[in-house]
Amino acid sequence: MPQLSDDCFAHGGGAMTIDEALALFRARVAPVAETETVPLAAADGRVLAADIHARIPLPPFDNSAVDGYAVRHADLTPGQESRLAVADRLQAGDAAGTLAPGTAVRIFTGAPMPAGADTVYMQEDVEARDGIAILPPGLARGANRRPAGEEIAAGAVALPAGTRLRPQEIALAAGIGLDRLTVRRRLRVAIFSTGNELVEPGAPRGPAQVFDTNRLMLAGLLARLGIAVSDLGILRDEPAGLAAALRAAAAEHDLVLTTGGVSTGEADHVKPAVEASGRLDVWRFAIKPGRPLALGTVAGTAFCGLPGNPVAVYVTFTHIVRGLIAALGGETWRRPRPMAARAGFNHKKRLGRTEFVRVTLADGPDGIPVATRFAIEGAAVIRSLTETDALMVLPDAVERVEQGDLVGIVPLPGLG
Ligand SMILES: Nc1nc2c(c(=O)[nH]1)N[C@H]1C(S)=C(S)[C@@H](COP(=O)(O)OP(=O)(O)OC[C@H]3O[C@@H](n4cnc5c(N)ncnc54)[C@H](O)[C@@H]3O)O[C@H]1N2
Ligand code: MOO
Repeated sequence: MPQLSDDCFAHGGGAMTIDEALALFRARVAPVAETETVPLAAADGRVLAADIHARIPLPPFDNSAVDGYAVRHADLTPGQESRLAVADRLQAGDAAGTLAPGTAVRIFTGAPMPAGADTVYMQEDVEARDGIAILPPGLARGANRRPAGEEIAAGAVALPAGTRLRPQEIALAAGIGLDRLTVRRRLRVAIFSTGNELVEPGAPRGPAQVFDTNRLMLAGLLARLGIAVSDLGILRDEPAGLAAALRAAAAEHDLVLTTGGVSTGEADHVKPAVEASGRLDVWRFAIKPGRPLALGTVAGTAFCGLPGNPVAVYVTFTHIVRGLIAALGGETWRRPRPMAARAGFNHKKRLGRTEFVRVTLADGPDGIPVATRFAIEGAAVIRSLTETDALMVLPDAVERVEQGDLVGIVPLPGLG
């Protein structure tokens, strides 16, 4: 378990930006030290513990990129058609052989280039008659040849430490012949909800109660990151019980995540419960939704209290807590970069605050998508996440958005 210092999340006070928070995580939070070696087939989603160097070049040998005819470019007649006898035939998997001067070799995609050949004609461009290949002029030397090491040289870093492995990284590791990878151990995260108003979905609900939505959302977001999640249920606003539950969770996990009870409400007991075994700093972000976030330590384990409103949970998790998880997991992670869209509406906002407006995307006339705002704006409205495609990110310096303006959007699927 990484032991964090008590003042790990201390900061100078005042409103924080997301980038400041992420920089603080990177600077102060040490990753879990334990690693394990897993078969390639089980490495999807895991975080590489060390740089992977290519043991062989990729591709391992010069080969043809097309089905066609391999030639030596110097044998061609410049500016004119060339006629070369077809002396050999090479399929993928065949030994390379040698190109006799003044001849061509029938070759197929992935077959090794015969020694002496440097260029391949696509068969569609060649007329083959009576064992002679009739080759048009104008093909550049080296065309349709994949040189050894073109993709990666032997010894070079194929995958850097900190990479969260996706299917394409697994493919690259396989391509250089690895059958296992050393990854950081899975993070263990405990989650619970706080609030007397919450009941489990499906349970009998009192007149002033709501079903707990946030815990399942968090569990799903965490599971998508390959994290082992412990669901500790709903904890009531009751100080002694909360403190004991937090301590027990801290002993077994790398991060304890809660939702609800971090703002100024009088029944918010999370703060004293954390402080019974550690320290809590409430960070206020100039963002909407998702203003308050509590960060702290419980017996040296990271604690993070998210706000109660479901959309605030989603935004703070995907943009801020995600960075903390990356730091704990030893992962190199970059905040989602907005892509271009056009605003399909007029909008006025407060200066000095970043807003995440939930939007639906439609095809625009110029190829740039047009973003329409979801009708109900509040941070409690879960439908603003189920019926939209993206978050429009309106930065601090923006005061108003006019219909047709270029704006940044982050697609929801990229956020988990
Ligand atoms: N006077 C102020 N009032 C509020 C402020 C403020 O700064 N001053 N901040 C507002 C903001 S922003 C938010 S967000 C909420 C955050 O409050 P808490 O983090 O203390 O959360 P709660 O009060 O416990 O809950 C807020 C809201 O969310 C519902 N909730 C909570 N947990 C869940 C759950 N697991 N599943 C579904 N819904 C949940 C809860 O019932 C409340 O409706 O405070 C504003 N007020
Ligand atoms: O965190 Mo609160 O949901 O900004 O509204």
